[in-house]
Amino acid sequence: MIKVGIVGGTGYTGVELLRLLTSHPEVELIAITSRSEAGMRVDDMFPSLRGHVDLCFTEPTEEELGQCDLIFFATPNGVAMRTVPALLDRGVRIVDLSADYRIKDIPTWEKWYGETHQSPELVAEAVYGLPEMNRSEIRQARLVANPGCYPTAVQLGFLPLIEKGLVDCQRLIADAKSGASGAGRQAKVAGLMGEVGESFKAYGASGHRHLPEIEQGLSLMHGRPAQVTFVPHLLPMIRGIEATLYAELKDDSVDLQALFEERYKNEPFVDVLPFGSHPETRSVRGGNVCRMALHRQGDRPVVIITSVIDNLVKGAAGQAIQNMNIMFECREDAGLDMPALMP
Ligand SMILES: NC(=O)C1=CN([C@@H]2O[C@H](COP(=O)(O)OP(=O)(O)OC[C@H]3O[C@@H](n4cnc5c(N)ncnc54)[C@H](OP(=O)(O)O)[C@@H]3O)[C@@H](O)[C@H]2O)C=CC1
Ligand SMILES: CC(=O)N[C@@H](CCC(=O)OP(=O)(O)O)C(=O)O
Repeated sequence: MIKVGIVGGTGYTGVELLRLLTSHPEVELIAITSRSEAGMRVDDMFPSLRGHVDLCFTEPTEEELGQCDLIFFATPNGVAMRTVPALLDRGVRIVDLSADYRIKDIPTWEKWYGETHQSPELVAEAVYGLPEMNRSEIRQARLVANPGCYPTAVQLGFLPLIEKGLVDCQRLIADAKSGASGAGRQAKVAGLMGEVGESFKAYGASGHRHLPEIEQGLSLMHGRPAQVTFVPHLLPMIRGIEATLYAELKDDSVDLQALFEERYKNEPFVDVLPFGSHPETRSVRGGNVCRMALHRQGDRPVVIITSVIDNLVKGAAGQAIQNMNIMFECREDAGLDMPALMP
């Protein structure tokens, strides 16, 4: 059994990790931390876990966490980078759901995240945990930087086109929309029902911190710098991301549907729908899948990709477990083999 700990067990991604791990055949949960709720039974806070999790939240201590084989950091940005070096020294492997190790260029990370990186020496070693791109590196990794939610939906949608050099990588557009759970569980006025309900808006249009992460990934696929215009939006729903992606075709002779189906045919968590379909966020709610479809408007040289994920699952906790499964040579779908909730 893999001894697993979760730092940040009271947040939305923390409780999603707990939900998914309860059905994992090879995991023994031994530590779930929360500073504010230490001592409280996990199932008193989350009654959905009654009968599944028989543990109390504890303060995060190096001694307790050092007993684990793997730790998920489900903490705000800027937390993991302070503790990860000591845990790695104790032989613990890490999947960090925050952005601390995602961006390879340290000044870029410091500019977007507004602080000095506390363990820059580990950034080069950290493996970006997008299995569809980096599966073999993830297998060997001590430290996996789990991708952000928007970057997952956007990168998977563009990947087959960019790898084959079929599109203009200076003129990519990603128009993305998220449910409110993307902002986490801590109380903020902007997250109130009275602020989010019955309304819809763009935010971060002049620059969102996921922009450098997306461009880093697309540039690696392209082999040269890629540029994307990325605008996120906040939807009055709880879970889900829909990204509508636009790319200008340089080569119009390729069967794009066949290309996407071939690229993802062995990927357990990417589903390419028939050409012209419209994937809905509810078709991925609670499931670890990115579902996508391709569109063309007549013979114009533009391809449109619509890509949906559950931000808390393929966009966070599910992808983190997928990465753990790869690192520990479990079946890749262990704990993740369930359909989405409909409706
Ligand atoms: N929500 C989403 O859709 C996605 C989130 N992510 C990323 O995952 C991470 C977690 O997100 P989310 O679950 O939404 O966040 P939440 O704000 O909902 O939860 C944060 C958790 O971290 C704990 N925590 C906060 N500060 C510290 C600290 N200094 N030391 C130890 N524990 C701490 C909190 O508990 P306590 O304060 O009691 O210790 C809480 O359990 C973030 O980095 C986020 O960016 C990534 C993709 C998608
Ligand atoms: C709707 C909403 O607010 N979404 C969050 C992004 C989700 C997230 O947590 O991303 P990181 O892991 O990269 O921090 C936001 O735009 O800040």
